[in-house]
Amino acid sequence: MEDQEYFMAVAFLAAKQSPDTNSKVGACIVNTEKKIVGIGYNRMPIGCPAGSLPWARDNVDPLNNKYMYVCHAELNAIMNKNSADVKGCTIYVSLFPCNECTKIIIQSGIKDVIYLSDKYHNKTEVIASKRMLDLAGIPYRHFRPSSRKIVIDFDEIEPGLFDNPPADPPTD
Ligand SMILES: Nc1nc(=O)n([C@H]2C[C@H](O)[C@@H](COP(=O)(O)O)O2)cc1CO
Ligand SMILES: [Zn+2]
Repeated sequence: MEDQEYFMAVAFLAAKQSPDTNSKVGACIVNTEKKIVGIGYNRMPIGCPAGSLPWARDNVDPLNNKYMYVCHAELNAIMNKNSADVKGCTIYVSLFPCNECTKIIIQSGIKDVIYLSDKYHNKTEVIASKRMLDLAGIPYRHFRPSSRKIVIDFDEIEPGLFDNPPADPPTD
């Protein structure tokens, strides 16, 4: 698998963990040594019990919609970083960043954005994102993996392991 495909796949694997049933978004931050330094997906803030905040999209009261509360994949990937900073890094995102995430991306020193979906390209948030990225000199590039699917087969690397797992070690 080519590097870009691998990092985009990691972003998509993270997206699968999102509790958002409408848009599952993933982000993967990679440094200049091609090491992953942060991964994130969209979710409610840490510590807010499941079900305590709404997942609705179009309630008349904005306080009853998810948008006030949900932490975007890009924010989480940056906050989850396992390095001192993300200066000079590339962020792989399954969906083009919104304006608020773009601000954080720029301020954090990320220097490259690689995205797959741009389904909200007509929204003011995305138009504003592109304006800021253009002005800041941060390129954003569309990347589409060469194949539609990547299969993760737990049996592939050591055939039979999945069917005949090793005995659990003694617990005493
Ligand atoms: N780049 C992004 N990263 C994200 O994590 N999100 C999140 C916020 C919401 O949880 C969801 C979008 O919800 P919807 O409007 O498609 O039902 O994706 C959204 C965008 C789009 O700007
Ligand atoms: Zn965002």
